[in-house]
Amino acid sequence: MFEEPEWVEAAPAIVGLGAATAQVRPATAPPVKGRKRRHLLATLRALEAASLSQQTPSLPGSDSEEEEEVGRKKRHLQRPSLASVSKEVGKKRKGKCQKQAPSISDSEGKEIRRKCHRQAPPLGGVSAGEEKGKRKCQEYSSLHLTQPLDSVDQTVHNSRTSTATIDPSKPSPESMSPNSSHTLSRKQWRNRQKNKRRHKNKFRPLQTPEQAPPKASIEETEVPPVPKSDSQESRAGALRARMTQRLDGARFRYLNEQLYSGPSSAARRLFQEDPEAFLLYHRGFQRQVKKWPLHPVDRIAKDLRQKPASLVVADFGCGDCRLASSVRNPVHCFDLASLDPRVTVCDMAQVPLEDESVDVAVFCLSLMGTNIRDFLEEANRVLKTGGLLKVAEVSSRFEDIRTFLGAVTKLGFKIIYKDLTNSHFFLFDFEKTGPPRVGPKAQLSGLKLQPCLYKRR
Ligand SMILES: C[S@@+](CC[C@H](N)C(=O)[O-])C[C@H]1O[C@@H](n2cnc3c(N)ncnc32)[C@H](O)[C@@H]1O
Repeated sequence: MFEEPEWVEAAPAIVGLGAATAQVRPATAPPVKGRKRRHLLATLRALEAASLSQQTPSLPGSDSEEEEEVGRKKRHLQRPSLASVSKEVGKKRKGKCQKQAPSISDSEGKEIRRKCHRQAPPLGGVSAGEEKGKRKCQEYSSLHLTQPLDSVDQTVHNSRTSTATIDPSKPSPESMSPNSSHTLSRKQWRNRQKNKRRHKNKFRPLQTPEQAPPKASIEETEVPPVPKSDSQESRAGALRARMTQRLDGARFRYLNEQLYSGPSSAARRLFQEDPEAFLLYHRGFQRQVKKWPLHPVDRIAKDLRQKPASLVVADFGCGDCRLASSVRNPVHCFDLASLDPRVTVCDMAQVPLEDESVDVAVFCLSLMGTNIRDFLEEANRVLKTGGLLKVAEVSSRFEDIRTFLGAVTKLGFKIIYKDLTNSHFFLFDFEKTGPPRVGPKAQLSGLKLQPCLYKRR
C-alpha cells in the first residue's frame, strides 16, 4: 500500500513528526511493520468514513492536496477498495516526495492535525490505530498548533513546490497547471494569493524604500543647524580682525596723544603702569610708518654708515632699536620701555651716560612730550663738543622752522644740514658748539612743536 518513501531519512528532523512518519511502512516490511501498517489502515478507514459522512470542506488557504485527492477518488472514481486507494495515495505521495522531500513531514503533520480536528467517529470502537492517530495528533498539536495557520499553509505550499529558490509569492508551474492533480480551484488560488498578500502587507513597511525619503534627508532635519561655512567663518574672522585693528588704532591714537601732550615723566609712568600699552603703541607706530615712502631712521642709518663706525651713537627714543641694527657703530639705546634687550629703559631727559661721552646723538621722531628742551639739553651734556646732533621729525609739527632752529642754536648747537624735501619728515643736522647759551628760565618758544596726531581712517 504505502511504499517506503525515499525522503524519510532525508527529511528534516522534526522530532514530533518522526514518530508519525515512522508509521508509514512498505508492504514488504517485517511483521512489526505490518502491524503498524494495519493500524494505519484502520485509521484511514475511520477517517475515510468520517470524511464521507461529513464532507468537511478544507479550510480556505489550508487545503491539503492529499485530502482533496483522496476525496476526489472517493467521490468520483468509485475506488475498488480502501487499500487500493491508500496505495494510490501512497504512490502519489512517494512521487511527490521524491520531488519535494524536504517539507513533506509538515504536510503529513497537517493531515494528522486535520484528521484530529474532524473528530471522526469510530467505526467500531477506538482501535489501536485510532489511538495512535490520536496520539500523533496530540503530539503534533503540542508542537505545531501554536504555529499560525498561514505559516502552516505556507509550509504545505512550500512542500509542494520544488525548491526554496522558487519565489513563494509566485505560483509554481505545477500548481498553475490545470491538468495537474495538485491544481487548486480558481477560488482556492485566489484565496491563497489574497492570504499571501495579507501576510506580506502585514509586515511590509508603510513605504517602500523608493518612496521613503533618503535617510540622510531625515537626519538632516534632525541635526542641529548647519555649521558656518568656511566663507562665513572667514568673513567673521575678517570682521573680528578688522574690529580688533580699529580698537588697537584707537588706543594707539590715544597713547600717541598722551605722549605729545604731556611731560615725559607722565609718559614714563604711563608705560610703567601698562607695559602692554607700549607694545600697542609701537604696533600702531609701525603700521603708520610703513605707509611712509621712507622711514627716517633708515635715512639716518644711511648717513651714519658714511661716517666712521667708531663713532659712539646715543639713540634717544630708540623704539625697536632699528638704528642700532642698521649700523656698525656702538649705539646706546634709550626708551621709556623695552622692545629689545639693547634698550636702556629711562626717560631720555636723564640718560645714564657720562658728559661728553658720545659722538652722535639721534632723535628720530622722538621729540614727544612737552619738555623737548630737557631732551636737547641732555643731548648737549652727553655729546662731545663738535659732536653731531641729528633730528628727524614729522614735518607737520613745525609751524615755524626758523624759530625752531633759533631755539636749538641757543642750546649750544649750530645747524649744519637740513632736508625739508621729504613729504613726511624734516631732517636736521646740528653740531654741538658748546654748552647751552641760555639759562634754565629763558623762554624758547621755537621748541614748542605741534603734536603729531594721527587721523582716524
Ligand atoms: C615714534 S617712536 C620712534 C622710534 C624710533 N626712533 C624709530 O624711529 O623707529 C618714538 C619713541 O620715542 C620714545 N620716547 C618718547 N619720549 C621718550 C622719553 N621721554 N624717554 C625715552 N623715550 C621716549 C617713545 O617711547 C618711542 O619709542
